[in-house]
Amino acid sequence: MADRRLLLASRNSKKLVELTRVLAAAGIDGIEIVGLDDVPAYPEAPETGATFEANAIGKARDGAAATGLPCVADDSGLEVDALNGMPGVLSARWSGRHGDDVGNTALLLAQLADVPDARRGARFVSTCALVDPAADGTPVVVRGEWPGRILRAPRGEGGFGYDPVFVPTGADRTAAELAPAEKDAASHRGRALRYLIPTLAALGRPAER
Ligand SMILES: O=P(O)(O)OP(=O)(O)OP(=O)(O)OC[C@H]1O[C@@H](n2cnc3c(O)ncnc32)[C@H](O)[C@@H]1O
Ligand SMILES: [Mg+2]
Repeated sequence: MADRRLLLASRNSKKLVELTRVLAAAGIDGIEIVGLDDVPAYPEAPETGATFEANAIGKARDGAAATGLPCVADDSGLEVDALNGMPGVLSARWSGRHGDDVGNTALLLAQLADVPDARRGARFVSTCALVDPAADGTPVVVRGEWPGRILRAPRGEGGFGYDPVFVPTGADRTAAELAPAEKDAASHRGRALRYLIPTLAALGRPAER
């Protein structure tokens, strides 16, 4: 029987690589992972939800409805204690231009310039939603968090987004200095996706009679 296809609905190429890597590492049989470039284009709603959950569910519902495929979407961001949890759902466009990692990070560092080391705590959050149109369409929603602190200057070339200024709790390297597998093992996204593995594994199997 042909593999069942699973759509990963993300326009962020670096995030898409992470999502694909974690799911591939889980070694789920019978599922072929496809991205948005592999399916006909469909209108994508703006991410205007107040929570990661609302945005992730919206992206997964849109992808499933447009393609008929089971669809996983991630909505994620950085919550900084000294900024009362911001940038949060605004992380991708904090400096005003969507996906401007360098500008977003520079603005964050400027905002935290006067914040002493003891109050530079933060966490990455990833919420992933899975919607399967062949089931009843109820989203399965999981959440992973990665606690750490914000440095005063960027370090490292790996990862994306705020990784160069984020040092995970218990580590001395930034998230951008970790090898890809090290990031996956610890990160918010890795944690969230691992909670989805049992549900995804069941997708790949023919329905029980
Ligand atoms: O919505 P899609 O198309 O998936 O891609 P996006 O980049 O817009 O993704 P989000 O709306 O979920 O916004 C997430 C932002 O949070 C930040 N972020 C999330 N995960 C991160 C990570 O692992 N490392 C660094 N920054 C991260 C980064 O700025 C992302 O652009
Ligand atoms: Mg987005």
